[in-house]
Amino acid sequence: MVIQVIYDVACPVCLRAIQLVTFREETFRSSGVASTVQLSPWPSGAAEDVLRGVAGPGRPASLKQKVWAKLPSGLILPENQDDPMRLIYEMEYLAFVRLPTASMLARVDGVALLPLQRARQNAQASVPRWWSSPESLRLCATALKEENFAVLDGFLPEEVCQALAEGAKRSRPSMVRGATGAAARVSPGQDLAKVLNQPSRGDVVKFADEGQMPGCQDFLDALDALVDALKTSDSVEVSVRHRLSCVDWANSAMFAIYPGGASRYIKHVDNTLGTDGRRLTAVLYLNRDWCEQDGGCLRIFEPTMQSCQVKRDIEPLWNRLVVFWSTQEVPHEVLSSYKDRLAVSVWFIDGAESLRSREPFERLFSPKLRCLGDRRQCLLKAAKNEDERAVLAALPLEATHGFSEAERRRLARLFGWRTEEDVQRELDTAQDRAIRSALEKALQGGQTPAEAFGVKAFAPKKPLHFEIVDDEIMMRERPKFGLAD
Ligand SMILES: O=C(O)CCC(=O)C(=O)O
Ligand SMILES: [Fe+2]
Repeated sequence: MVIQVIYDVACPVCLRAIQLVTFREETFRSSGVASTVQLSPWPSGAAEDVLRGVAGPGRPASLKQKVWAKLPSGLILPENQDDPMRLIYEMEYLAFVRLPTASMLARVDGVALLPLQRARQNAQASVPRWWSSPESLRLCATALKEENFAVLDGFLPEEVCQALAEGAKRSRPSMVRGATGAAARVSPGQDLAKVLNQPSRGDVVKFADEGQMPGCQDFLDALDALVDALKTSDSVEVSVRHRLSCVDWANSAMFAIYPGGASRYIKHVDNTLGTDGRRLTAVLYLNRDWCEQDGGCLRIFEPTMQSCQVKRDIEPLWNRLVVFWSTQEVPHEVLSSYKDRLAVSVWFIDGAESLRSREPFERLFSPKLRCLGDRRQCLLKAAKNEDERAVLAALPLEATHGFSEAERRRLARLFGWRTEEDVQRELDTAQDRAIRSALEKALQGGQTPAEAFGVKAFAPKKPLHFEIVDDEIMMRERPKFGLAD
């Protein structure tokens, strides 16, 4: 269970990357973590031995000027010489991720899975929406409150699932690589291929405009009914109703296929900074006869992104709906998938949060965003005060053209729009900044990793933790899940 790393010994850039990898291994070792990498210089017999096990397109034509790695899952990280952070992220993962104990699993299943499975069994077979009973809604809300997610098996009528799955299969040729936040922000002329080439997210996706995909309208109707019931039913825990009270919008359904070959989506939070408006994530899985060897579980972690403690791995089973908070409570990942894995996701959006930043604000005025109620009423409901309400009452509802710069300036002032950078700056600690600047120095090669990091300050007593936020590598002191637990 180690990462095999092969590097060109004659290449100074490779050697610098390997220096950083070794430095990281040393900080692990100082806190008692077993080895996470096996380094093989190239050319050598050892390197050839590793490569012999790699068939097909994963096999590099040459290792000249490369740092190449093979993860235990079989996934290949082909180019790590200029930026070894992804490799180091994988080392971190092997070193620190903790699987749940039996008692943790029993606790989680006893709230988020089993009671809902029992409720479904108890419901009459003739009730297609078994989850809409007051008792089921109560259980779903309790699961969200206590464990931040809920699993609803048998969510849709069989024929709707069938239609969704067949439609997805048919439109597969028109699906495109799922973009991470960083990829979405790439501007024309920048190297999009380079960003998308990262194996952090391996799915192909298609957003379905309403009615466009078979079965989609029925799926959205059912999902909207669930969310509406969670917002309004008396049997739902007050805090959950409250968290959903301004969740009056939803985007179109995203069909995603992870095409086997160890494709996956690394650990992330959907709404990282709590600014993009997304409040609840709903994912429907459509995979018949899924078994353990197929991989592809949705892995949910304990809050927050800092946590390395797994809460539950959820199999992507046929007609299984998972709902979870889109925010820091639910870091999650899609584990490497070894055959086609189909899921349809919808994000439910909070109007009040959306009003506070430009893009989410403007999205509320896009016809592409579905409103679950009356658009104007939902906007007014999300406002904080009379001034805001007055402006929202007068804006054209479908500003397909977007807003003018002058209008944006006025709105920014009134609604206190904040950029992601503003929020990130507030969240960054002095230590985050120090670590980032040390990383830069080590990567540029002006200093050794030990010098750049100031080993006295960080090692050996304080193992560092890398995480990826929106494709950017952050490094922090690990607060909780060290070896001591
Ligand atoms: O397919 C899944 O299980 C989750 C996918 C996901 O996390 C995402 O698209 O943000
Ligand atoms: Fe996600």
